[in-house]
Amino acid sequence: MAGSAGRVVRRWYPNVLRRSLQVPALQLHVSKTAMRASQKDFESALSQVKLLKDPGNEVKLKLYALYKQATEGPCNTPKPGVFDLINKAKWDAWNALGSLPKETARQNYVDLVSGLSSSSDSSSQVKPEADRKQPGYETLVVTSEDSITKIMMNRPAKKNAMTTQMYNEIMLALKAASKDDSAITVLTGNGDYYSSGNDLSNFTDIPPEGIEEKAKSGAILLRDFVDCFIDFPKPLIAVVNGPAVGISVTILGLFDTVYASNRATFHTPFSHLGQSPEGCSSYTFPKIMGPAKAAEMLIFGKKLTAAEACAQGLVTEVFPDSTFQKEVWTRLKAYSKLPPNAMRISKQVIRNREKEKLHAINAEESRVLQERWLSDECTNAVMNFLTRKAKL
Ligand SMILES: CCCCC/C=C/C(=O)SCCNC(=O)CCNC(=O)[C@H](O)C(C)(C)COP(=O)(O)OP(=O)(O)OC[C@H]1O[C@@H](n2cnc3c(N)ncnc32)[C@H](O)[C@@H]1OP(=O)(O)O
Repeated sequence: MAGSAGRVVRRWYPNVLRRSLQVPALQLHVSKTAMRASQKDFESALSQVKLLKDPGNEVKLKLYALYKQATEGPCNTPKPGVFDLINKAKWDAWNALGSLPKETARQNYVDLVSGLSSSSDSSSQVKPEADRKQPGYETLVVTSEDSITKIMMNRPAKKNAMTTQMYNEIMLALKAASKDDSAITVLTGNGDYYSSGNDLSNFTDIPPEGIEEKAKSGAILLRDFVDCFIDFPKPLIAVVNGPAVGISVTILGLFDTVYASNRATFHTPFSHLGQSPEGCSSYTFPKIMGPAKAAEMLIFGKKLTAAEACAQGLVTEVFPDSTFQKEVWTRLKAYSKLPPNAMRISKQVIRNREKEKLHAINAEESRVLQERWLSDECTNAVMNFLTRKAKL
């Protein structure tokens, strides 16, 4: 079948499976008993079915059963043995139709194929990215394709600094991705940076209730945000396309895989900002890289190259920037075809025993940071950045 975009959709009924299921229904032969009023529709459905995308075994069995019923009538062949799994499944499906009249079975077959064709038409078209983009996000571009949900931070002119709105949108996107039919989820950045971390102008928006209230709501936001990463149920991959700063680095310890361009750097200048570690990094970093290396990053703000971050276990693999996107997405597309339930369960087995501890650490880090935000050290550092006296 040619999709409405003019692209030929791959056949879903490979010869080998057709042979193993012995489905004469899908040969273009129509028995005389089926040649009645809806013969033309039935023939056309038989042609169409060969060109559909794979509708899955359950639907294939339904089609098989309806074909047999339409052409041969009720099932009266001997039931295959329990170990003849495929033929038994086919027999069960046919037998379940009982004494359904041939004409009704033929009509049901035509209706089923017609429903499959229209859903296949709409899903088989290659849509431009703008069309695939999920609506409702202002700071992100969220797309779902090839069983991958991609959440892309999209404030390239501000180096993808994370505003309050971006934190909230990332939480929404993660919650949606945890329930959609994608197998894996990716966080990445648009432009030359992965992310420059917390948008320091978040500190300027002080509510009438005062700075304490601001620090309190910031700590709640931080805690909720990091909780979403701790609880995310599917494989979560960071595609670090460029430099990463602050919270965009610390939460990497909660990802399952981190791919980095060799242009990426990893930098957590908390002391420079009068702040303290978050994103569970006070626990995950010493665990990943050992306490001495973690202290250099988290206390002294040492910036790591991608190669150093990889050597220390924070990054899974580094790719040359020139081939980064191509190599990483080829790899991710292959991974996304693995059985999704097995991947989720493996993640659970790896991560679940740490969850409670991570939530407690997140709560504690958020509490400490709430106090830090009220300190002179923090206020001065943020003022310096915003008045352009210091670049970190
Ligand atoms: C509620 C949860 C809180 C969680 C706690 C989180 C903590 C952290 O994440 S701490 C880390 C915070 N981030 C930083 O301190 C980085 C600050 N930015 C910089 O040092 C630099 O901008 C740079 C090194 C990231 C990039 O330098 P450069 O290449 O020279 O580019 P510009 O500085 O000219 O940046 C372009 C444009 O983007 C604005 N911008 C970049 N980063 C931030 C930021 N983090 N917050 C706010 N704005 C940022 C920058 O001001 C420029 O804006 P314009 O001047 O308007 O063009």
